[in-house]
Amino acid sequence: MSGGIARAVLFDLDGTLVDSLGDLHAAVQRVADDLGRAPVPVDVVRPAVSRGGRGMLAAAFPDLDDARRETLLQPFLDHYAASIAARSAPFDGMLQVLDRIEGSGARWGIVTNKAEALARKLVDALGLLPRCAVLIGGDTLAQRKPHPLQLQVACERLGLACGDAVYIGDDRRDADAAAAAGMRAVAAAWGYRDADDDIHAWGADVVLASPHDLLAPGAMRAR
Ligand SMILES: O=C(O)COP(=O)(O)O
Ligand SMILES: [Mg+2]
Repeated sequence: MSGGIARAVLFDLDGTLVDSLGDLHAAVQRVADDLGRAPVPVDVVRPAVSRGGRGMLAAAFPDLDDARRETLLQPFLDHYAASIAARSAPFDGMLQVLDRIEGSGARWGIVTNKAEALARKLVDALGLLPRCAVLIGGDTLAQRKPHPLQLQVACERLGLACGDAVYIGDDRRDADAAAAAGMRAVAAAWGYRDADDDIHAWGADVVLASPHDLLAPGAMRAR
């Protein structure tokens, strides 16, 4: 620990570190346009973000069967990759949080279920890639969240034990992955969860309302 901050602070990407909903929604909308369909409300896409492209397409087009929806995945990803950071930015306060972590001598990284290439592209477009000490995507390893493997390997790459790190995420699977890795979990209430998904029932070590709350003493400590 340094300055009450864990030696590594790991972030979920979509809905936690970066407010990426606008570009994800725009890509879903492009698919809807290609199909000649009505606009898809952003509120339909938001709670599905942590379930990835397939989850967002299932939420947007529930009447299509799985095989038909599967054919929409690549066009969705292509639309998204072509305009990945037009509307996306770190959540308000996050740049200050990253400065604080680095200023304490700790490192920070990203563990996301987003495909690694897309995650790198987004983080690079935001100018944060050179500062990010480790980035593990949903397709980097054989398992993804809620499995703890991504968090375990992130720590391994940093030369740390999971108990030296903290994981911050906006979905129950993030808290589950942290718990399974023996890592302290912070639940990010500023993210994209469903209105009826009780964040206090996830079993995270703490629930924080805003990125600014991460600046409070001890908020980013390890276990
Ligand atoms: O794109 C996804 O699958 C979800 O991304 P996240 O894990 O960063 O929330
Ligand atoms: Mg998320």
